[in-house]
Amino acid sequence: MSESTQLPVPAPLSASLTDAQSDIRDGASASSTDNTCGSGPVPDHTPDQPRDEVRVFRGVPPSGQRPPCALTIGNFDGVHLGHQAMLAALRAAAERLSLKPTVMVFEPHPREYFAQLQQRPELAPARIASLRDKLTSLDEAGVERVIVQRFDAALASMPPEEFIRQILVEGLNVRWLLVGDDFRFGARRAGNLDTLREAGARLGFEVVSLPTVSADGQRISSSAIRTALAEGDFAQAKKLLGHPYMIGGHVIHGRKLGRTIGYPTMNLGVAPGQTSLSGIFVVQVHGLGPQPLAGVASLGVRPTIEDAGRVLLETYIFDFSGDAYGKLVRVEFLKKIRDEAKFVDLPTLIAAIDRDVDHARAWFDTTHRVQSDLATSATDRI
Ligand SMILES: Cc1cc2nc3c(=O)[nH]c(=O)nc-3n(C[C@H](O)[C@H](O)[C@H](O)COP(=O)(O)O)c2cc1C
Ligand SMILES: Nc1ncnc2c1ncn2[C@@H]1O[C@H](COP(=O)(O)OP(=O)(O)OP(=O)(O)O)[C@@H](O)[C@H]1O
Repeated sequence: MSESTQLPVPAPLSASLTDAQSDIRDGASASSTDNTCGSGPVPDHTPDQPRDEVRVFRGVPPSGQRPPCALTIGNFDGVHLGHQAMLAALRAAAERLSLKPTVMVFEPHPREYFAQLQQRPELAPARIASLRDKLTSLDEAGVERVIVQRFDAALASMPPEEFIRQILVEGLNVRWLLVGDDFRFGARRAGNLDTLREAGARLGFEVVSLPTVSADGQRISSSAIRTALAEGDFAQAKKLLGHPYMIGGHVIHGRKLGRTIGYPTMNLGVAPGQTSLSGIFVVQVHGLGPQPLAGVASLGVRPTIEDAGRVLLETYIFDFSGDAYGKLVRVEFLKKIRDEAKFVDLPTLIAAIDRDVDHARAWFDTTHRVQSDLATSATDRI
């Protein structure tokens, strides 16, 4: 490897990442270089041993900022239990070998890129979590550097050997590399574990593979979680994720029609492609008080009142009358009640919402009394 070799220039990121990064900056600590940004308030990993704040790079870091690293590569959508096992192994190796624990993720998701290329948006996987949530989860797992690598024509057509030399070795100074046993990379997915092992022996980095992490005999994967979510099976999604499925964001202003029909709602914007969910759900809301608050949510475009509405997540929180505008909250999905519908008029919509609320209250009362007990009025807690 020579110092003068041309490295890929950190490219400006796609629109979706730019949005996510401005999101990240909302609650962020300051950027330290032109192509880094903080990922928000960073909890210390262990109270007695504070670690460095995670740094996020768009593309490979500038020369001079490439300490030897322990690396893993993937999409990490949802940061599920398989990913968490990878990250635990990464962190342990980094500590043992005094390397920077580093993760490379792709933006957009490679399947999103190919779907766009073929003009078949339906082939793009619906995201389980936003980039912001992904960075937060990686940070909480002890990752110190995240490389957000732009997935574009140049990367898609890069031969495996070039990816290893330019990006892994010269760009990231990799010394220890962890991948899953099914890992494929490079043009036409020609590179695999053997390609990496052979290159590692030649170029001076160790390659380790993690055996498959399964639940009930099924490999845990982002795809399996997407399927569970599409089926409204939140218990299964939670089992594979290791945490409940939630959509987070800042509370925004709606049309304020809800309060006039007896159902004021807390609204969150949902980015295109962020979720494939749609319908009416039993939920609980985190972030408005010390305990989650029970409610019922509508996720969709509200066909009864708007012709071409954007996707909104609207939650009617039971027994809540505080002001939530601007707050950062997370809505946890517990059960699907029904699909979104276009009603003939407002009274029919209100009657349907009455039934949704009864349904959700009954669910909390009978099935999950504990959650219901926790989720009483928060007005005095805010
Ligand atoms: C539990 C619940 C169920 C809803 N179901 C539907 C529905 O099936 N179809 C629809 O067009 N809008 C539905 N909505 C959305 C309402 O149209 C919307 O909340 C109301 O118009 C208030 O909008 P605002 O928040 O902009 O004031 C539902 C809202 C809630 C809270
Ligand atoms: N269940 C698992 N057990 C072991 N390794 C895993 C598991 N799931 C993912 N990995 C590894 O974690 C890294 C990141 O995974 P990635 O997010 O790209 O895959 P995935 O979860 O299988 O997603 P998808 O279903 O969209 O392909 C890869 O190296 C992958 O091989």
